[in-house]
Amino acid sequence: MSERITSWHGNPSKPTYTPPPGAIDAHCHVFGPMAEFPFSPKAKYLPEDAGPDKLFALRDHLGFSRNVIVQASCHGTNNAATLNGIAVSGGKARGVAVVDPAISDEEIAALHEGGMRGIRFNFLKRLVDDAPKDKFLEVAHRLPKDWHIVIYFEADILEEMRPFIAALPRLVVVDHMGRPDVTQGPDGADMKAFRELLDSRPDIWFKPTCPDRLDMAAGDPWDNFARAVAPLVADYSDRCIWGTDWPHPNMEKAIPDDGHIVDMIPRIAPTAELQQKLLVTNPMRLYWPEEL
Ligand SMILES: O=C(O)/C=C(\CC(=O)C(=O)O)C(=O)O
Repeated sequence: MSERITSWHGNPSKPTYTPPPGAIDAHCHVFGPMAEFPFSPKAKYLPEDAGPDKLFALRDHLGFSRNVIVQASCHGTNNAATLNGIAVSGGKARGVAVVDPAISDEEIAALHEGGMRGIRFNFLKRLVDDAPKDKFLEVAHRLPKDWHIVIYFEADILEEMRPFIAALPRLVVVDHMGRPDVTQGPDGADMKAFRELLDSRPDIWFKPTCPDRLDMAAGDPWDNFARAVAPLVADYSDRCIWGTDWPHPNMEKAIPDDGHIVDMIPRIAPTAELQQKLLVTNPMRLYWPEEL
């Protein structure tokens, strides 16, 4: 792998929608800068630099106040780039780490000190070589009590994921709703299966995110996504958080306009009350609970 890729829009539009004061982009990443924070030798994609300066400029452009930076797979289990993003944010970012399950308790404490509030288990074979459930469970038990676990999987393995998810000893957040086929509509098989998962535990949350990934064939303005996801946000409004997914890893062939991504918010959360929960109250509970 030698060629570095750009997966983000160079000049995103200004959204029509204005997020409420204190709105949090609770799913985004930083890439590098590579000279300071090299990518993992196991990385499945090699991006151009998308560092904190670009992320914070986008935050301001889109009308957001804070970020939650999720460690991206291209940085493996070395969280230095994500910790750097948090450190230079002036208190306006926190993060989700990816760890080697053999991590020591002292190292977990250092991650907390650096602003991490959760860890991510990634089950996408195109992104990671292995996902050892037994080792993940062991480290999950050693996390601080107020941390949560972010999991990323695709709808075709939801059934086999159920026992593992049921055993997780912390609040769970499912990335991109476990990537349902949104073209099936709000009552399709994938959405039904995901609702069953949400109903199995009151502390399973989700991100109604990535219209660009989940409705790629139809494309912007991603109408299938809006139709399938709005009822889920309405029915589980205390259990969802939202993010841009910038810099949109692996989306170099269908780069979304971030302004349009933000304009999806009022389509899936049509009232001010829902928007407040999705963008402020819910993510504050996970990432800045001491301010509530
Ligand atoms: O940004 C996302 O959430 C989704 C990703 C990238 C990713 O998860 C990672 O690199 O860790 C994807 O589907 O390629």
